[in-house]
Amino acid sequence: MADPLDDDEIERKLPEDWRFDGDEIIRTYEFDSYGSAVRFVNDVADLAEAEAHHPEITLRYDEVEVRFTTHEVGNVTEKDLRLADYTDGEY
Ligand SMILES: C[C@H](O)[C@H](O)[C@H]1CNC2=NC(N)=NC(=O)C2=N1
Repeated sequence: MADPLDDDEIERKLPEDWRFDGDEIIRTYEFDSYGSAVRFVNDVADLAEAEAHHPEITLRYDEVEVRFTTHEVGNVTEKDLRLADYTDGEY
């Protein structure tokens, strides 16, 4: 099982534009069109499948909210932080 991180460590390692709330890290991405938001969601879904780590994704007409947590730990782990970086790379 992945090691849990303490809250200070999560805050310290949080990528820019992400926030830590409860047991999740969250970022909202903005888009010019619904189509580009949908393409981003598909890219993130492919990434999630490749990494076997699946964020909660909310698609709105011009923005996408992505939330990572590690269910088996009940908090944020290094894997969530790494996937947050990878997700930024898809933007
Ligand atoms: C066995 C498999 O790797 C696990 O069930 C994965 C699947 N995807 C997951 N996704 C997320 N976000 N957290 C998890 O703990 C998790 N566990």
